[in-house]
Amino acid sequence: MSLPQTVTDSPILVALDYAERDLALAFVDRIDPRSCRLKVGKEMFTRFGPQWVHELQQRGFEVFLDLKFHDIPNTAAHAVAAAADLGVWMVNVHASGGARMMNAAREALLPFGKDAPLLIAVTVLTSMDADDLRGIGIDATPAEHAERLARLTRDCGLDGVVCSAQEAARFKQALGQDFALVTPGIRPPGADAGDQRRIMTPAEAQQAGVDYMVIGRPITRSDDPAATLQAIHASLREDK
Ligand SMILES: O=C(O)c1cc(=O)[nH]c(=O)n1[C@@H]1O[C@H](COP(=O)(O)O)[C@@H](O)[C@H]1O
Repeated sequence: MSLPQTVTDSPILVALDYAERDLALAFVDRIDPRSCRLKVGKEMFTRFGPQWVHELQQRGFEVFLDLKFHDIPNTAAHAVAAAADLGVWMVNVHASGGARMMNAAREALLPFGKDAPLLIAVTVLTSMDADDLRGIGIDATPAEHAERLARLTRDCGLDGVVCSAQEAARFKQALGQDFALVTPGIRPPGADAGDQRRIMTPAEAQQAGVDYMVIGRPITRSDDPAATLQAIHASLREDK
């Protein structure tokens, strides 16, 4: 498949969390594929399917397919290969699926060679705190558990992890500079935190060594999304 893909070096991944396709498209048509990549998650993919991914790609956007696969190794591997067939730029699994699942997912991408998407794993969701972990039988703190899962992910040869920006500096030191860190919970100064708990500004996240920042509502709900994106990029340049 040859789809027009605009390469961008922006670290910003905009979380496209819309229930309505038309609203999402109206938003997408106001931003430039050179200014960010788009993250398609479970809500939009379940409603609008692979065709939605193709529509975004045809508009020049690179897509992070955020379906967080977590299944037996064979099923997870086939799902990751199906994502690669869609030509997405990044895909993810849950690290808690374990080493055999992550190895199977990585091996499923080998036939795609240099066209394979980046494969990352979710550690501990930024919405989970120590109480939530205790509820599922884990006594470690979120940061400790996330580091353990991130180490396992790196040892399985994946490209990186989704984690909290507050863990980034520690993870870069512990896991190496080349292991990509993708962090939600990013809020420009003054933006509403919403349901996110452990937040950082884009500039703070950059300082902490984050490679890609997932930002949703501060951009998608902005009156002028292109200007908000520009302002975030300006804050990152100033802080370099
Ligand atoms: O995998 C994710 O993207 C993700 C992991 C996580 O631990 N926390 C988290 O908020 N996310 C996603 O990141 C996005 C954050 O959106 P905003 O809170 O609107 O910026 C949403 O699409 C979440 O589903």
